[in-house]
Amino acid sequence: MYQVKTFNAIADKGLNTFTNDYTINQEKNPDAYLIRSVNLLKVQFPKSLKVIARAGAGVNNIPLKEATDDGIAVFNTPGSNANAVKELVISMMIATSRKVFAAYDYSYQNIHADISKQVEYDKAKFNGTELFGKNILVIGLGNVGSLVANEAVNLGMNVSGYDPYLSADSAWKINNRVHRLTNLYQALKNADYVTIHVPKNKETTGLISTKEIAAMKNNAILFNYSRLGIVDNQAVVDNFNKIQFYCTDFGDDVIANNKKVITTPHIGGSTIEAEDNGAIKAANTIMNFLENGDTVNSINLPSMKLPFNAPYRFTIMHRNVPNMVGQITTFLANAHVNINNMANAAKNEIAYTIIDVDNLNYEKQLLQQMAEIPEVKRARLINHR
Ligand SMILES: NC(=O)c1ccc[n+]([C@@H]2O[C@H](COP(=O)([O-])OP(=O)(O)OC[C@H]3O[C@@H](n4cnc5c(N)ncnc54)[C@H](O)[C@@H]3O)[C@@H](O)[C@H]2O)c1
Ligand SMILES: O=C(O)CC[C@@H](O)C(=O)O
Repeated sequence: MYQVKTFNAIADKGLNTFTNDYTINQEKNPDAYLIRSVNLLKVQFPKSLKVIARAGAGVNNIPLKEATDDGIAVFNTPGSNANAVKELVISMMIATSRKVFAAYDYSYQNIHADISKQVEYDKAKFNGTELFGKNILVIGLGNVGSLVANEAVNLGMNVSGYDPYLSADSAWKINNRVHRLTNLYQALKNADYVTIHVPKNKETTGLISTKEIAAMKNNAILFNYSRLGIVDNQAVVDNFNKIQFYCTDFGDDVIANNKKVITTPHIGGSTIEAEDNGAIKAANTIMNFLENGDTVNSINLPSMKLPFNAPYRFTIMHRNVPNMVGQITTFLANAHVNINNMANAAKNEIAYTIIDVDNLNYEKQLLQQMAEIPEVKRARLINHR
């Protein structure tokens, strides 16, 4: 039996994905955490914990180094809520351009019997602009950014993209009418709309600040549906002579109570479809890792998926240093255990080795020997089901 502990509201469809071999929130020694945005940065992980799956994209709420040191595999569910974010961003682009929020305020405050005549005078205050033919810059062209860029093309906009780390997978998804720009300041110059879809990390914190806002076109509208801190909110507030509106999912004191700021409470991924999607993917990720050792979509381990055809599988998470596989296979040879299949890959300082074996002898001793190699973070033995 495997034990899963959940944090945040996890969609029932995801929880129902687990087979009868899993209990949810019932035990004190969880094998897996299934989370959304809960802040785990200061949490001490139990020794039993082997995997954290984040239903969603951002992993800045997970202490990756500490998790890796504790031998915990960390995953997200890339793209599971990308369409939800895209639809919110596009709707906010239209709503701000058509002054929908101000128009709503006006109507809400002026509902009385003869409003129908009054509106014909007052509606000039709410003259808007169209997206068609306007310039948009999409910063970050991964799962969310590529969808936003493609939808903007569909809406007749001139679309530019800036993403120095664009993956080949993402590049395949992007409409060839999206112009790729390599200089952020040049890219910002002509954009009527700037939308940011990057992970939060050291490099992207303050990605848009005073200098970048100065490079922007007058009256541009800025969108941050990525994370708090990627845009310097103080710089935005200080530059509303330049920026027309700032739309964001991440409010704070600096931007509170400002008519030029439209803040939503982190609802980019909050649709029934996206929450189902993320929870189902996260549940499958946990099961595939615990039962097969698969690491596809891992944040801290190399991506590996090896057909599991032998009776037993060792999975070893270890530092990426010489002679790890040599030491491990020597233990197996000394125990007269025959290797059926194996794979090893590395991601930065960490490596992962999968070894399938035909027979087992002294398994407790073998696992202990592997675990006692100083560079090994975690060794597991999985029985084929
Ligand atoms: N508001 C929400 O509810 C919500 C929902 C989903 C995602 N998000 C946030 O949006 C972020 C992006 O999501 P995604 O699914 O598109 O992630 P993703 O990993 O698919 O794409 C991120 C893209 O950003 C690019 N990038 C990285 N550093 C960059 C930099 N310095 N400049 C420009 N581009 C850079 C990467 O190359 C990648 O293509 C997530 O990390 C998360 O923080 C928020
Ligand atoms: O869980 C959520 O609702 C937030 C999701 C979003 O911020 C993400 O990074 O995927």
